[in-house]
Order: sequence, then structure tokens, then C-alpha cells
Amino acid sequence: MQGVWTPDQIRAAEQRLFTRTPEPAVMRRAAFAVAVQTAQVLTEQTGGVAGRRVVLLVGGGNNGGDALWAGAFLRRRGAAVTAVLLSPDKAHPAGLTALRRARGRIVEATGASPDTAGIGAAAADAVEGADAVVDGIVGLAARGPLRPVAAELVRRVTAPIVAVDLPSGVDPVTGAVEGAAVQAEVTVTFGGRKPCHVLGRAAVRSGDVQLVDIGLDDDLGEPELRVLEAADVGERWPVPRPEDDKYSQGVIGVAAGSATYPGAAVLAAGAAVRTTSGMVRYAGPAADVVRAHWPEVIATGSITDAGRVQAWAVGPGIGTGSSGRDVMLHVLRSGHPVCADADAITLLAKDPSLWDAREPDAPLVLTPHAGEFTRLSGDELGIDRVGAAREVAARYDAVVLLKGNTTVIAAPDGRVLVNDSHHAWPSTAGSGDVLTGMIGALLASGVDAWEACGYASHVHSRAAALAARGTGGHGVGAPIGASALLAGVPEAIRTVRAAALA
Ligand SMILES: NC(=O)C1=CN([C@@H]2O[C@H](COP(=O)(O)OP(=O)(O)OC[C@H]3O[C@@H](n4cnc5c(N)ncnc54)[C@H](OP(=O)(O)O)[C@@H]3O)[C@@H](O)[C@H]2O)[C@@H](O)CC1
Ligand SMILES: Nc1ncnc2c1ncn2[C@@H]1O[C@H](COP(=O)(O)OP(=O)(O)O)[C@@H](O)[C@H]1O
Ligand SMILES: [K+]
Repeated sequence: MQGVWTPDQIRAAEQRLFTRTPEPAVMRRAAFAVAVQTAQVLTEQTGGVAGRRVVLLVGGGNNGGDALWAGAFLRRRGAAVTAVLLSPDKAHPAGLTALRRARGRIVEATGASPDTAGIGAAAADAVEGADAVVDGIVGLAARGPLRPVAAELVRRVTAPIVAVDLPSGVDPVTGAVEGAAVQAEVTVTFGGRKPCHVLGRAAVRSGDVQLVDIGLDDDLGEPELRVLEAADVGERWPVPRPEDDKYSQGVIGVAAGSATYPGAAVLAAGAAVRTTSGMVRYAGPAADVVRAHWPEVIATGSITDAGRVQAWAVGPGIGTGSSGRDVMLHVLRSGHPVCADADAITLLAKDPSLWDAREPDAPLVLTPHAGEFTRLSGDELGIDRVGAAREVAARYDAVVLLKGNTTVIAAPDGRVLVNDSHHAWPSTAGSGDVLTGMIGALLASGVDAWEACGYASHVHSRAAALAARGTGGHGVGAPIGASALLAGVPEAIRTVRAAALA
């Protein structure tokens, strides 16, 4: 599991670290890592470091200081280094001295012979001719998108960019990208990942994130967000043990679909079949279609005849009328864990009396997309998706899985898991129905609700990438439908289990 800490948490930890290790030593350690990474990028792209042209984009804070120190290290490896100062009056003095001593070049962004965009001739030539660029414009103190001069310089870069701490222009806390921002090849960050490295468009802007240990670990405390790694998921994924039978692994009930929309039932029930080995029951008007697709499912037309289950996956395609409401009453009164999706969420949002049917100790998972989330929360979903999910989870005492390119999973006690798929292959109709069936099956097998959401969403996005045979920017893929995603689930489970055994 990877931890993610806010800039405030990092700064507080940093103050404690500085009582043991002097600040300049910490900065040099950070900068050295930036230099190593830049040298690696240069070697990959141009075959070497000596004689290659490195440009440092230097803002007015310690982020710029890191870049200047990194430039001094790169000079020692024979690179030609030019620092472009965006705020010459505020540029880090010790970093400037170090770069000057190493015989690096220093120019001002808006220096002599400016062009029509206000960029000085020396800065323009340097940026346009660079083999690699180090982004030290702004780091933890970032607010808002790149300012005009920085944005213009970044626009002209064609070389790969190594971002110091975070790609400048993104919001470090929310991951929002509301204007010009750096697109990094690699981001070198210090002490702990920050929210922008795992949230939304900022995660994409970060490129490959390299975490450098600067001695902060003991001072960081509880992370703001957590990200599951493949091995975490594989280690806990339920598989049959020698002593198991079909009942002991958990029986899941799926209440989804309708005569008009049987697809949701087929996808959710199929996902349950492929997630665990126990037993799947289906109750609803699509029983015949479900049986035809999944002979192993025990299907019945009415929820009252469903038989015993250990958890319910409910909602996709059940409708928001009185029959859907009856289904909701039944599953909420059962006292078993429930994963409520789609129409189930709409029903809960529009009819508060349904909440009274809920057994207080039974775990409840809500899996809204943005529109359903708005119905639940009563507010438009803004930039702060983590804060919004946390608030709704606490309000309803439920685990809230907010869908999107970055999936946010908030527990009622405030813990948040984030699943950033790094691609968008799950973005296809019906893939949410698959997710519902997966979560329900994990709940039935006794996995904790918050963890079940984390494991399911990790495997879900992995299954989509496997089915598409590509991961967004990396590799070539082809569009898939939800049935293909569902077919990819077993292989995705194998890969996470293999990671756990490695
Ligand atoms: N924490 C750690 O453990 C370690 C931290 N270290 C490093 O310190 C960095 C934090 O440095 P920091 O605090 O000096 O601030 P930093 O981010 O450089 O900002 C400088 C100034 O930029 C401005 N500005 C704001 N928004 C802007 C925008 N959109 N576009 C342009 N400019 C903008 C704003 O000034 P303003 O112009 O508004 O007066 C702001 O004050 C951290 O990221 C890491 O690299 C490592 O050295 C060692 C270990
Ligand atoms: N751009 C995207 N990138 C990655 N995953 C996405 C993206 N858009 C949607 N998803 C995922 O696809 C699924 C869609 O669920 P949902 O909106 O309920 O679809 P449906 O109701 O058609 O089944 C969710 O798991 C969501 O997180
Ligand atoms: K930066």
C-alpha cells in the first residue's frame, strides 16, 4: 500500500526532520535524485549526458532551489546547463551560487531582446534547443495554473521534462488542472507522494512518479490517501481453500436488471461468478436470460424466493419505481452487507424513508458515478472529489466509491483509497454493472467493505486494460465493451495474485 500525504502534512514532517538534518543537506539529497533522474532521461533519449543541453526552469522558491542544485550536479557530469529564472529577485541564493560555481549559465526568462511573447532571446533559444528540461517552477506552494511567462516557456519545450516534486501548474491537493501545466515525463518527489500524483488529470501530468527517501518517513503520520498495489490486492483476494465448500466461501445475491434491460443482470451476475468461487444467486425479472448466460447461477424471478445469501449486489437496471423500492427494502432489511449501485442509489436519494429499513450494523457500499453522486449529496460535484466522497460517506455511514478516471473510495471514518487506472478503458456502458457484481462477491466472502471496493476497482481497471490490450498512453489498445472487460477478470486476478507471490 502506498501512502499519500498533503503538502501541509509534508511540511509539518519536514520541520521535524530539520531538527535532525540541516535543511541544505535535505535539499541537496532531493536535488541529487533529480539530477540522477535527468541523467537517466538524457541517456535514454540521447545516449549520454556529457555535452547534452539541460535547461532548468527556476521559480522563486525552494522548488527552483532544487532545480539549481540539480543543475550543479549535472554540470559535474559534463552537461551544458542553462537556468532560466522566472523570478530573478527571488531565485534560491545558495542554489544560484552552486550553479555559478559549477559554471552553469544563468539567464532571465524575460531578459534582453524579448520576442513578441516577452521571452528573452537567450531563454527562448535555450528552451527550444534543450535535450531535457527540469521543471523547478513551483512545488508544494503551488496555487493555480502556470502564470503567463512560465506557460509560454513550457509551451515551447519539445524535450522531455523532469518535474521537481510535482508538475508545475497542477493543484497539489485536489489534482485539478485548470489551465497551463507541465506534462512531465518523470516526476521526482520527496518524502511521500502528494495527492496530485494520484488524482485525476494531475496524475497524468506527473508521468512516471519516482519517490525519493529524504528521511521523512517516521514523521509523516497517517496518510491522507492510500493507493493499493497489485500485491496488496493479490494477497487478500479470496480463493478456495482445501476446507472450503460452495457455501463457506460466501453466497452472493444479485438483484439487478429487468425484462427490458436484462444486460445489467447478466453482467453483474457474471462478474460475481468470476470474482470468487462460492455461489451466486440471482433474483429478478431477468432470471431466464441470466440462467442462459451463466448456468452456474441459481436464478429466481422474485427476491422473496432468493434463498440465503451473505451479501447483496443491488441496483443496476432495477428501475426507480415501486418494484425497485421493494427490492431495496428487502435487501436493506436482510442485515447483510449491501453494494448499492445505479437505480438503488437513485432510490435511496429520492426516498429517505428507505434508510429506515437499513440494519444499522450491516455494511453498505454506494457506488455512484458523478450524476448519481450529485443526487446523493444534493450538491454538484466540484474539484475536490476526495472531500466530497468523504463527506457523503460520513453522512450516510456508508463506504462511498465515487467512479471516474480516478476512483475515490471513502470510508465513514474518513479513510480514503484511490484507484487511478492510468487509462480509460473501463469507460464503457455496463462496466459499472461488472464492478457492482465484483464488490458484492467480495462482500459475500467476508472482505471488509472499504477494502472490497479497493480490491474490486483495482482488478476491474486491470481487467479492462488486459481486455483492451493497452494502457492508454503506454501501448496500443482497442476499445472494448463490458463483456470483454468481464472476460478479462480472471486474468487480472491471476496477475495480482502473481504479484503477491513474487
Ligand atoms: N518538503 C520537503 O520535504 C522538501 C521540499 N523541498 C522543495 O521545496 C519545495 C517547496 O518550496 P517553497 O515552499 O519554497 O515553495 P515553491 O513550491 O517553490 O513555490 C515558490 C513560489 O512560487 C510562487 N507560485 C505559486 N503558484 C505559482 C504558479 N502557479 N506559477 C508560478 N509561481 C507560483 C509563489 O510565490 P509568489 O510568486 O506567489 O510570491 C510560491 O511561494 C518543494 O516542492 C520541494 O521541491 C526540497 O528541497 C527538500 C525537501
Ligand atoms: N474515463 C474513465 N477512466 C477510467 N475509468 C472510467 C472512466 N469513466 C468511467 N470509468 C469507470 O467505468 C465504470 C463505469 O460505471 P458506470 O458509470 O456505473 O457505468 P454503467 O452504468 O454503464 O455500468 C466505473 O467503474 C468507472 O470508474
Ligand atoms: K515543479
